[in-house]
Amino acid sequence: MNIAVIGTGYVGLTTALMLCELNHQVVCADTHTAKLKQLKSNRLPLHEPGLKEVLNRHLSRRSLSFTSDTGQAVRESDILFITVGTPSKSDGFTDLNQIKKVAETIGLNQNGYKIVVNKSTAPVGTCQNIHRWILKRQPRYIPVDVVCNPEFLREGSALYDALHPDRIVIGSDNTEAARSVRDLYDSIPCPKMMTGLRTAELIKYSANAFLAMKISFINEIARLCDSHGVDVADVSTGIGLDRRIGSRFLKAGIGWGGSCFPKDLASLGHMFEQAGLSPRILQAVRQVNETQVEYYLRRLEERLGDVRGKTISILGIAFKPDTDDIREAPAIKVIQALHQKGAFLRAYDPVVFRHRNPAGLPVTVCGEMSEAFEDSDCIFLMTEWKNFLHFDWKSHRHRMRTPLIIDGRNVLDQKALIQCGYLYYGMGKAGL
Ligand SMILES: NC(=O)c1ccc[n+]([C@@H]2O[C@H](COP(=O)([O-])OP(=O)(O)OC[C@H]3O[C@@H](n4cnc5c(N)ncnc54)[C@H](O)[C@@H]3O)[C@@H](O)[C@H]2O)c1
Ligand SMILES: O=c1ccn([C@@H]2O[C@H](COP(=O)(O)OP(=O)(O)O[C@H]3O[C@H](CO)[C@@H](O)[C@H](O)[C@H]3O)[C@@H](O)[C@H]2O)c(=O)[nH]1
Repeated sequence: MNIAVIGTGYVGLTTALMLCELNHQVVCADTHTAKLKQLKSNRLPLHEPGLKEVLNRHLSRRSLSFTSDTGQAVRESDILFITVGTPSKSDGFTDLNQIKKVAETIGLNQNGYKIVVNKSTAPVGTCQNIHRWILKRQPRYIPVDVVCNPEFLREGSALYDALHPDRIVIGSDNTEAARSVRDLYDSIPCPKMMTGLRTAELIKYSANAFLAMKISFINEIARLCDSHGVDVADVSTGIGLDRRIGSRFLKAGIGWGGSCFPKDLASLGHMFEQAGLSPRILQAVRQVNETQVEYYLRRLEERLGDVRGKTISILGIAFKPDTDDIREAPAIKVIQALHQKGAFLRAYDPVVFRHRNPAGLPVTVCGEMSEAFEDSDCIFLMTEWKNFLHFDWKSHRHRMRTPLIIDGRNVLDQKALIQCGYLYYGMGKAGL
């Protein structure tokens, strides 16, 4: 079976490499020629640990190739994976233009039966639309089946997640097509759930909403911990040990961001509205997250007073460690709010600032983490990069004007920092 993966973003690239690791032959198609040029010369257009070595291996074995000719990739392949973007519009509606364009290209170039596997996260009913869009562009009728195979990988551990998933969901109205897709994953030992197209589509959104709900839940509990001098990490441990609850996604902090949760929860909310339903839990989950930054800024101002003219250093811009992705990163909201209040901002991130100041943020970029301390009134940690945890905080305290640390991820050693003279705030951390 020849396989084409259309789109070479996080999901496309990871899907292609995962399929190569499972001994399939893959061609990747994208319209972004600069990205393709980088990939062909074994350079990654994104920061993702471990991906480069695998890319190199499959390029030299010729099990993987890249093309800008999506039509040719369609004609020469039997199974076509769609992995293009599905961004949110301002009203929460999902922009399906990229998917529609790909479907039309498939229809125009179809020269025999194909199985089209949609991996992009898209609202319920999209796979049926993909089928319609393909048929509409076919010069003459040729059968095609559409399968929904949602992706559950996390950035930062993308390939590991793709090769070691908790489950694989395969939605289809055609058993044969679904079986062919399941066969591709034969050597991955995990439950494979075969279901309908619409069910598979809704599973993806429900999974993301549930994970975001766990985080917003613990963040709301953390506010109560702040009022009662209780450590939220202990509460997380105490509830997480109940296997019905589980300990993961219960880390309190500045809130969830990234390329998926914000847009997928907006899209799910929109689906509720279209169905004439009120998504009460979802609204609360989003509302808690949207007020997290304000909550932290109030705690900062309680300690520092008016921030106008003060120097605040942001540590970490990426929405989580091990990625250079800044889509919907909480750090950006913090920077914008503090900039509006008249603070001077510095920022350090070990990866995001390597080549540029993304999105032209109103910050002075620090080349080294230690530069963030010089005459600073506050260090605000936004991303739990490992090198922040192993940094020699003690030696740099004296360089700060006000030795205040706001730990937006509750990861620093509160006791040790206070012992060496810092003022420390972490959300829902019991005072010492
Ligand atoms: N990023 C993640 O961690 C993640 C995880 C699970 C699911 N998803 C979902 O997967 C989808 C892709 O996410 P992503 O982060 O990889 O997106 P992305 O925006 O990083 O990449 C999409 C790629 O598709 C390409 N593209 C757009 N139109 C094209 C066309 N007509 N033909 C060929 N290529 C085209 C773009 O140039 C880009 O390289 C989204 O629906 C997202 O919600 C993402
Ligand atoms: O206990 C936690 C766990 C995560 N986060 C934050 O939540 C956001 C999302 O983190 P994570 O889920 O690890 O990253 P993503 O790469 O966005 O992955 C999510 O979104 C993907 C795209 O749909 C899905 O495929 C994944 O299963 C889903 O975990 C980040 O800002 C994290 O800092 C917390 O605040 N506390």
